[in-house]
Amino acid sequence: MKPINIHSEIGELTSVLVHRPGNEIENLTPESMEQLLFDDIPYLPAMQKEHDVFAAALQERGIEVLYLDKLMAESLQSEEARSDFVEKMMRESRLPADGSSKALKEYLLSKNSPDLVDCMISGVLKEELPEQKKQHLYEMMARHYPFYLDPMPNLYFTRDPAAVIGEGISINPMSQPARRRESMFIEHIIHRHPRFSGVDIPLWIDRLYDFPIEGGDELVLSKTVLAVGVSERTSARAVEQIAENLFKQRSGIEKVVAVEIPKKRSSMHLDTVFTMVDYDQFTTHAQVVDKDGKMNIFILEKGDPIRIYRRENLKETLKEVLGLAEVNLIPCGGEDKIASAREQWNDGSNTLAIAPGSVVTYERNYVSNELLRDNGIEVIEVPSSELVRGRGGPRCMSMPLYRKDLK
Ligand SMILES: NC(=O)NCCC[C@H](N)C(=O)O
Repeated sequence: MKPINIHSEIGELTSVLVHRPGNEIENLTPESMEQLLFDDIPYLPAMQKEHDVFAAALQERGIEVLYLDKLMAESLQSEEARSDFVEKMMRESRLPADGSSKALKEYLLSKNSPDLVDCMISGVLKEELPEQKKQHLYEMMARHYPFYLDPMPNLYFTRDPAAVIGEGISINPMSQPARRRESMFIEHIIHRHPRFSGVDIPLWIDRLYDFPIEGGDELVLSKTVLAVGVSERTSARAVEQIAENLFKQRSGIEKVVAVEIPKKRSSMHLDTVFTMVDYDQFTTHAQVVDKDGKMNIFILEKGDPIRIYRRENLKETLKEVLGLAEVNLIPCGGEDKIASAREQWNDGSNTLAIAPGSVVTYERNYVSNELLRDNGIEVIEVPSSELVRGRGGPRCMSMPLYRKDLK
């Protein structure tokens, strides 16, 4: 069986990659949280419980839930692989090549693979190592900075560092310095884990590409249509590049729909304001899509050269590219301006479809959840008092690896 297969946003989900928040969350401080893209410091035990409920809700539906740290440790089998990866991680963490980095490398490699992975994700505090002799000015002057390796508290949003599209993958050059190293894990797993490494998996974009793109902006609308948000995190250049690669490499994708959204934190990715919940139903948010669906949209169409058409209506564009007679946009938080702003901030639009017409959402977004049910959608609710503090919902917390094809 193919190890990855995603030809839609809503086909029955059978395998998904997640990350249970760990000690990286404990390394957030009031000083670092903004730079690390958090609005507050979650209470880890409660957050883990909520994440376990999320994972159990998926497992109850027969979905295989794979954990990123486990796959990563399983793909660090040889000493050579461990040493290469640690060196790469240190390079990308911008550690200077001096006495302390030699000690850090030794410290990391003294751990077994699960602990090594945990350590790279959690971050390494300077005080974990015996004090090193300082040789350089920057070492003497940087003594107040607590970390050798910064923590990666956003890793539980496995959606963003990579996205499976068709039978290939985009391993994303991420926009924010705080998240750039995350896609190294996925790259390593895809190349080295026995589950994936024997298979030729086409790469739609490489993590070293010069312009950013993140998975929260990549939505596989159908076998032939990919929607990509042009957002705070994803550049128009990367959208054009991924379109070119998808068209050239026979991915099955024939149209890429570039949807512009406001470049701001509350709508950082397309999936914070737009997700697909059924064949012809989508969540949206009034901040970016009004009732009539007006937006700035471009369709990139396969051809030599690629043809680009402007569109200005989301509803009409969805009908056109998906061949639908009607499309229903379900507004997050309904018509009430306050509920709509509150629930969008708390990821009410960010649903994870596990089958056509069946989604996982945060229970706190009761207005949106009721509206989804009124429209015939099955809603599986999970708690999120702590998970929500990282500003992402069920879609953000999942990287689908396999969905059954739609009939
Ligand atoms: N797809 C998503 O919208 N992911 C949420 C990412 C939240 C994270 N704190 C970030 O700022 O990147």
